[in-house]
Amino acid sequence: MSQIRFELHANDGAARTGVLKTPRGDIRTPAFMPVGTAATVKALYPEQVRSAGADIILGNTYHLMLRPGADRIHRLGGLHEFMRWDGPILTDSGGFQVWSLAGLRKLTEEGVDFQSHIDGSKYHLSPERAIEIQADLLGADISMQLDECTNFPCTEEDARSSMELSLRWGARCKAAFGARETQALFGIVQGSVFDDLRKESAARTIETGFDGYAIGGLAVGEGLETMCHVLDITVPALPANKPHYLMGVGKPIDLVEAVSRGIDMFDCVMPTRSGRHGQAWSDYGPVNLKRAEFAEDNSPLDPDIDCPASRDYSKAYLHHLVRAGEYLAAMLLSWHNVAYYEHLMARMRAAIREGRFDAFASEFRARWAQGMS
Ligand SMILES: Nc1cc(CSc2ncc[nH]2)c2nc(N)[nH]c(=O)c2c1
Repeated sequence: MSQIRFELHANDGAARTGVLKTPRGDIRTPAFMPVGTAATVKALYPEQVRSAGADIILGNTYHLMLRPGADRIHRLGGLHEFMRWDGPILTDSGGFQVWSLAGLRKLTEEGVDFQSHIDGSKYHLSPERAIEIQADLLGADISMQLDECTNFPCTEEDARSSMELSLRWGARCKAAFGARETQALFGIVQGSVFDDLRKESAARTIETGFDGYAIGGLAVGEGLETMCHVLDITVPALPANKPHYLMGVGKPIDLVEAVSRGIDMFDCVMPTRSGRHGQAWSDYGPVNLKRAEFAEDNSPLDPDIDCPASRDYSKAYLHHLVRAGEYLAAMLLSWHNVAYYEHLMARMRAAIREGRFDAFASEFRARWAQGMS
């Protein structure tokens, strides 16, 4: 009997809140997962990631198999020990990064051959190897099936053949994963922006049977309106009693719209990457601290957030650090951005519990639109 259980505590329309219980800790949903690509959430100590409110972080099969190597991490005690993160870790299977980063890629039914973007060395990634790396060598609490993130835009024919490949790879990942008590395996629904393909992919991925269901192939340039349409079609086709994970999403407004449509889990490099580029996130959109208007603004980024980076430092100081190119700029802005994202998730969980999510979402949309105007 699996020790990983998803409990739903409240619904409000299509939005829901609950907890995904794992042996390494509970994940409060809707959840945002900071990305720890190369065994670090960039510019943050694990303690800061935890204190910012994150219950779970993401790891990357592609990056870690290239450097320092999955076998080496295994010899050193696994990814949790290696990076001193004692909470749950979800790892992506690598297919997406092979297409977005690697050189010289060759896709066959068996898997994908590619060259490292770091030193050009050659690698092969099959569904079976992706499971071995994630579950056995890295020790991920939640592994993702190997899939193909379908290019966007594409023809319905191309979307179908890509979806079919991901379905076949999903079945092979399930077989390789086997029955595990303390680890979970999530399937990934593809089908691009075609309603019938999305429904078919969801139904056939459920037929294979997974512990959770990700919606892939989005946040690839389709835009918020199209993403929301695909969610309106796909989420109702997923089992209500399993977690729904929207991969690679997104900006704060994307999270609010997707939670309102029944998404439980998110990951995105946005808060950490934009923090390294001098941007702080807020309900009004991104704030570029480089701008001269902040040079003598003694107010903090967000006094409502219980995080030193948000509460104790002035925008004027952050403006100075960004302009000076100081390391502390990236450290404090990454810390604030992760805390802001986690605070937004906590606000949404409370709104759903209290049956006021629609009001919360409407007020958020108004602030976002005001900031964007
Ligand atoms: N937009 C998007 C983002 C990611 C990366 S999620 C991630 N990996 C590491 C960090 N974050 C995807 N990953 C997979 N496997 N499939 C997808 O369709 C897909 C789509």
